[in-house]
Amino acid sequence: MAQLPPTHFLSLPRPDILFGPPAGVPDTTTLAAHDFDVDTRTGFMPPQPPLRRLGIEWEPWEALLDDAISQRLQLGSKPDLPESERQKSESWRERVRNLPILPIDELKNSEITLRRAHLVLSWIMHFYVHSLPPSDPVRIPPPLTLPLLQVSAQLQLPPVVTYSDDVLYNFYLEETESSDSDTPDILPTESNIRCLTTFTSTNDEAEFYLTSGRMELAGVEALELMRSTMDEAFVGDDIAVRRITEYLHQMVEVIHRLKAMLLDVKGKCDPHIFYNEIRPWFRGEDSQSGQKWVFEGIEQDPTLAEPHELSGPSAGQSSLIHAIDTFLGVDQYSHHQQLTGHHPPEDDTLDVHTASASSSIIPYQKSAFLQRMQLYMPRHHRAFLTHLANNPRPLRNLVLQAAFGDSEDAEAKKRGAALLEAYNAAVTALKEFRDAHMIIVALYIIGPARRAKQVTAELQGNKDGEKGVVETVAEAATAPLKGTGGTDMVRFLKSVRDQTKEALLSVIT
Ligand code: HEM
Repeated sequence: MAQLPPTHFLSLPRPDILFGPPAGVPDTTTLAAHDFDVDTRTGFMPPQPPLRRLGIEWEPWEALLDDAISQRLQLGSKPDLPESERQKSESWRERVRNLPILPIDELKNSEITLRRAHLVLSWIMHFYVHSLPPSDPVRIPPPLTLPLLQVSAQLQLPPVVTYSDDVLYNFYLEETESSDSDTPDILPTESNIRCLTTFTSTNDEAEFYLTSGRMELAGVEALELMRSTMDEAFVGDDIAVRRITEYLHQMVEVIHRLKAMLLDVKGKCDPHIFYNEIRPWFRGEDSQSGQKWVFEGIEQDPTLAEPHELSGPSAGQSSLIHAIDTFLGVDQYSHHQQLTGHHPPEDDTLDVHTASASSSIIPYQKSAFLQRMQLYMPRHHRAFLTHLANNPRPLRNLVLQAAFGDSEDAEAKKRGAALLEAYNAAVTALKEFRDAHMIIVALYIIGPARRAKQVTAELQGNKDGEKGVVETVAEAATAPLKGTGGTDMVRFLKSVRDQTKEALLSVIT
């Protein structure tokens, strides 16, 4: 039987967080970081808090970001924005245009500094783009274009704010708040993480990011269960089937907990503040009414390529949810090529099973949205997901084999049926997570968007009589709401949820 090499992350022993390793045994709990930057104690979140400030050479970037935040730059699209606010943001943008073009060579020595540089530069770019009056062309000036594209190329990330910038690498620990000393022993936990950078300086925004951060930390348990399951799958005997059944029941609990944490955002982030004040800062090129983002000065560095991936940050970039999908084999459904997030107007039904490469849908498509979102994840996490997807003993096959194999042994059949039931319970839990997510989306986007349309319609109606109302409502009905990832949101999320359900296996009768 093929064995994993001893340094493989799946072969690592369970972390001994409380007691540490026994005397004489090397601590292997962070070895996984070498390959995939997935820590056995903190998952996709780094075990140490991210760098809070770049070195003095890059202080002009840090100072500009500080000023954008402390001056509370306003969205250029905000109705009735006072002239004083327009001038304030224009003078900040002028400072961005007048920055020297700072070299990034020294940043390349460290992944940690590159991450901070990506956060700072991409955050400045979003401030720059979204503080512009909406009718202005989007032209990102060379002092921002060049380092942002260079840093992004190093990290193999798109040059926009990503989930890693606003969640994974955007926290500090409460304990270190008033202290300059390093506290390497303190790990991030659900209760001690605090948010570093926000667009709006609101607690609502901080809590929006922290909700995902806490879920990432809670997800460590899911990663552990995946590892234990895969260990057992190597053994593949009767005991292994029983243990995997138990792990899957535990996985159900973890997914339920993630769902509860997701729903908890309701008490912490106000939907109207989210929709009107926070979310517009996230918009990427593809959720911004067809306006192209021009990266000026790109020709000054021949190694740089015109960026095409410019979707705004979305928790669709969370490696944790992708990992759960992949582990359960749900990704064959939820990541299906048909689920691009964009739908041609004439395509009213989605049947991923009958759609073919010659389908009329194809010309409208890019790749699957969730597949594309992997390009926005830190590259090590992307590699982790590829690794998980290439597991030679996929769980779903194992379930099928145990439940529908040709064994005549009554006990084996019983074990197979129990495994199948546990597997279906885990898939159902994931589907319920997506149901809950749709409730959140209805509350945070669909409701406030309707309200905004209504207000516009009322204003329009006041000016033009009833015609304005009718026109606006008609427009609302035809223009699908866009996610920050640029998807036709409602339809996309519903399809992903429905496809998750498709992964259920029929029960043995
Ligand atoms: C106020 C809270 C949230 C809102 C308004 C929201 C909104 C959205 C929207 C509109 C999308 C569609 C993709 C796009 O175009 O961006 C999406 C996708 C997604 N979101 Fe959220 N989201 C929220 C919180 C979260 C959290 C905390 C998580 C978990 C980490 C999460 C996980 C996902 C996932 C995994 C997807 C991809 C679709 C799927 O796999 O079902 N979301 N979200």
